Amino acid sequence: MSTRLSSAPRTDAAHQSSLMGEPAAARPSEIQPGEAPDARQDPQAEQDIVIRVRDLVVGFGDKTVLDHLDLDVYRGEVLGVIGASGSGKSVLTRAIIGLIPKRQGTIEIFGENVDTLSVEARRAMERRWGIMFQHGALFSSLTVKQNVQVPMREYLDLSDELLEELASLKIAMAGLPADAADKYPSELSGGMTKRAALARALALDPDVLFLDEPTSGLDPIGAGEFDELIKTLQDTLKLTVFMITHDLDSLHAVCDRVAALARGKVIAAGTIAAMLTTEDPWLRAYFQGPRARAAIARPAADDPSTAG
Ligand SMILES: Nc1ncnc2c1ncn2[C@@H]1O[C@H](COP(=O)(O)OP(=O)(O)OP(=O)(O)O)[C@@H](O)[C@H]1O
Repeated sequence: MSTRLSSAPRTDAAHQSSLMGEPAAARPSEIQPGEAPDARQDPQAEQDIVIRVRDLVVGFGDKTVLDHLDLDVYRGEVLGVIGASGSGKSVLTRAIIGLIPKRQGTIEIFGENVDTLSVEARRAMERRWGIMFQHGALFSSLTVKQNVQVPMREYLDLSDELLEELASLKIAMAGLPADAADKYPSELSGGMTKRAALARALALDPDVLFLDEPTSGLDPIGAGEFDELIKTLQDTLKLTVFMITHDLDSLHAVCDRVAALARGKVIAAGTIAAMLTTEDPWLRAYFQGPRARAAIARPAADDPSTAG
């Protein structure tokens, strides 16, 4: 990668036509008045929405975590989801993929309202996304290869030979050596665990990848390599990526847009450049604090113009 700064979301006509046939939609008002601008004026943003969340309310007991939240995820983009610890990033992800019930609101994925799907349609939808949980969530009693084959066995009817071949392919795509395939999760380093979880998330050739803090716990070099891997996969496979992260370097290296959660809502969504103009105190501290400035100043490792 030659640049670590964000760019506008990409479009891909062939990929678009293979996804939902919904016409481009106008951007919703996901930004509160007076807060950071988003890409509403950007014609590129008038493209298909892969995930559309409206008026989402999710809570536990007396506690409301997501409070009438709106969010759009655009086809082909890497959306970084940020917010203070406990702001509801994981809850939002789990609500979108149906692991947590919502109290109110609508969630449309690939143009379909998830509340109105038949069991078969729901399964077909689930086949189109891959999820990498924060701590991998690998089955400890299964090898890496067997973990990768779990979704394949659940959703596809393949011969053992093909399962073997496909699992090896996904393991290689995630950047693991071939001999990692027969290792158990307990035998993997943190970075290898992340890659194994990524291989499993890629098992069904997803259109959308959900990543929950993919670089947490990795050393800076490992995190940088993982960022590059995500970006390369996203480019080559034309993935839409929904990525929760606290990692400022990842935001700069990988994300096309950022959505910031606070007070149960998306308080700002747009490019990092747009985020830098925000007046919101938390966003200002996040994007203009010392760590943020260091992330912006850090040269991309492979940028010849910055090589010393
Ligand atoms: N199953 C649950 N039952 C009750 N409360 C929950 C449950 N899951 C999440 N919460 C609460 O919802 C809030 C948001 O949690 P969530 O894990 O989404 O935060 P987060 O933004 O992902 O935080 P972090 O950055 O620390 O991972 C927290 O207050 C958490 O305690």
